[in-house]
Amino acid sequence: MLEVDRVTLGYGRTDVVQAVSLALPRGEIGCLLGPSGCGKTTLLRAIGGFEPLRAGRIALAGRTVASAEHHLPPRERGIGMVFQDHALFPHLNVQGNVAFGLGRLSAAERQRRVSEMLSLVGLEGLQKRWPHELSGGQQQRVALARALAPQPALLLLDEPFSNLDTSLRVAIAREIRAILRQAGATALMVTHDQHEAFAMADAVGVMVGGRLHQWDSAFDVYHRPATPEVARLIGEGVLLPAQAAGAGGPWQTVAGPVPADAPHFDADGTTQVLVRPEDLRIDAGSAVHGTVTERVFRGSHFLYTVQVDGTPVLVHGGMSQPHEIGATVGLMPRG
Ligand SMILES: Nc1ncnc2c1ncn2[C@@H]1O[C@H](COP(=O)(O)OP(=O)(O)OP(=O)(O)O)[C@@H](O)[C@H]1O
Repeated sequence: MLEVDRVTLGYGRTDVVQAVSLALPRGEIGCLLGPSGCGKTTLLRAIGGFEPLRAGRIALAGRTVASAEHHLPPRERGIGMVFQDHALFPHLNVQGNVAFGLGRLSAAERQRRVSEMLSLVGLEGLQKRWPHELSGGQQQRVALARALAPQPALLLLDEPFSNLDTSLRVAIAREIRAILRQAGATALMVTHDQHEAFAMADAVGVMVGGRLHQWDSAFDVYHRPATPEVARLIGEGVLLPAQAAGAGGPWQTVAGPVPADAPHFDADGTTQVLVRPEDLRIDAGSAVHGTVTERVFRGSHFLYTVQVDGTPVLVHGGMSQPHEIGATVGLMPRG
């Protein structure tokens, strides 16, 4: 449905999106993750038709909508948008907001479509409410209903949950995923919250410094990061210098042996392996010891930072025997 092929664009002399390629099949949800300023919104704006391309091509359902030579205006692209500030029209009630893009339908059809959309987002009966009489989550759902009502080929969502409470976000992301699925919508969402992305996405894209480092399932982005930057950004963990202990054997690191198939990266003649806190456990019987320098309560467990030979390593520890800052602990592979 959406094809982005080696797209480059920017502002002034800077290319803020560089040679980005991705493909999103019909009915799937993609999420773009990345640090602030990496170019996520700029890429979304280019797909929406609000920024011209310097190179590359964007196609929707097989039709080129943008290239360096060609630029289809936003309203002709059949794209729906939901932005973080909801931007509901304050002078229109819920009914008026959802009906906004349905001018070509008869009054009866419009009415039917609005009811259908409101029931899809779970807001039946709220037609007459004004935006200021709705909660943040309800406003977000009205914005979604408004964007979905004209049945766009593609829906673009830019940080749609950033105004909502963090504790609500994953639940709302799941709910919105179910709504998009039911509507059969193809959607691309920008977020900087990986839990939100994992709850929503069929494909996760990780952007760093204007480049798309990986476009993959959430599972692979987490377990098979394509670059050291993705490994550092997604989830928790440390990259430790490693030596190979014979063909097919485990890696040797300051934190002990790490399985040969752990994500690893070679640069300048050295190898670094990714060690996540859940890969290790604290065990007094281990030959590898370190000092606890930080402890974070996580509800079901603690996240410890343990210095081993001056290298910080992260490890999860159970609630039954908390270790104090300054304590010496042993580290074992979880196996
Ligand atoms: N209209 C503009 N004119 C000039 N530079 C801009 C403009 N909009 C964005 N930029 C710059 O382009 C870069 C990418 O911005 P963009 O908004 O795409 O990042 P982002 O990944 O969406 O960030 P965030 O997560 O903070 O929203 C940034 O360095 C930003 O300062």
